[in-house]
Amino acid sequence: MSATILDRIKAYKLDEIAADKTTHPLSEIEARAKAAPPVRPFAAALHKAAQKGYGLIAEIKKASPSKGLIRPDFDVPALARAYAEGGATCLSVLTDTPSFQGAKEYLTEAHNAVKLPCLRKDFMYDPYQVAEARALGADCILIIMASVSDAQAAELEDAARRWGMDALIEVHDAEELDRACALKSTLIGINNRNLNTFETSLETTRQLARGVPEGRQIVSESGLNTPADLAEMARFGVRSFLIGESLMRQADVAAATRALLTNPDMGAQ
Ligand SMILES: O=C(O)c1ccccc1NCC(=O)[C@H](O)[C@H](O)COP(=O)(O)O
Repeated sequence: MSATILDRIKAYKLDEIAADKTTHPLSEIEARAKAAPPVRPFAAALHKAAQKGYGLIAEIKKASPSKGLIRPDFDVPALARAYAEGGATCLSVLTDTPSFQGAKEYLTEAHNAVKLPCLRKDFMYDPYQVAEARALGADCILIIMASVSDAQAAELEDAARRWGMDALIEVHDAEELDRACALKSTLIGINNRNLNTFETSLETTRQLARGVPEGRQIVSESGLNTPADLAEMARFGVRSFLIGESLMRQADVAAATRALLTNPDMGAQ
């Protein structure tokens, strides 16, 4: 069977982590993490926003494996401010370079530009990366169930908790959702992107949302483009979203964010 995109990303990411540990030993990263600005409550902010209207994790995303270059004009602090001005609840910042043209510094730049809680959007395998996330200013990390074992997921989640951060647990199917529900984190991300074909379908959220137990907060991720998409997800009880490309392609990101959050049935959020 040919390697999936996640297999390929995991292979280079493990090499990167090994190299980073040599250049910047864990003791150095932990000292930087301890000196980082206080953690901003990520899950709580999303929960509060979703109770009043929609919770939006707006993603700072320059490029992707499926679409190539998305936004050539890429000024991270300006984008972070535009998202905040447009009403985003939290930010997601891609720090992976080979596949997304992201950078670790982008997370710090975004965090310093606004007061919103920030997610480190990367492929996490090692508690070293969790400490590094905190050192860079992250308030939440992503755990992709399709790419880690149950033991690795629990180890990453524990590390996030020890640093006071939240974790967004990402799933693509019912089996991953069952595994995610065995963890402690309340934030469950349902990714609408099929990682084999790269196609997005909101049907993934429609199908999986019904299997998410009470007390967990669903975040629908990927392929969300219009206020109608958000309203459709809300019909299934999903009121929080992770959105990148459709906003990153707009000239006026603040206005586009504001427009996206305007639900015709509910008035401006
Ligand atoms: O975006 C991709 O092409 C991609 C490919 C392989 C693994 C992950 C990928 N994206 C990560 C994400 O989860 C999205 O950046 C995020 O959900 C936002 O999606 P979108 O609004 O469709 O940009």
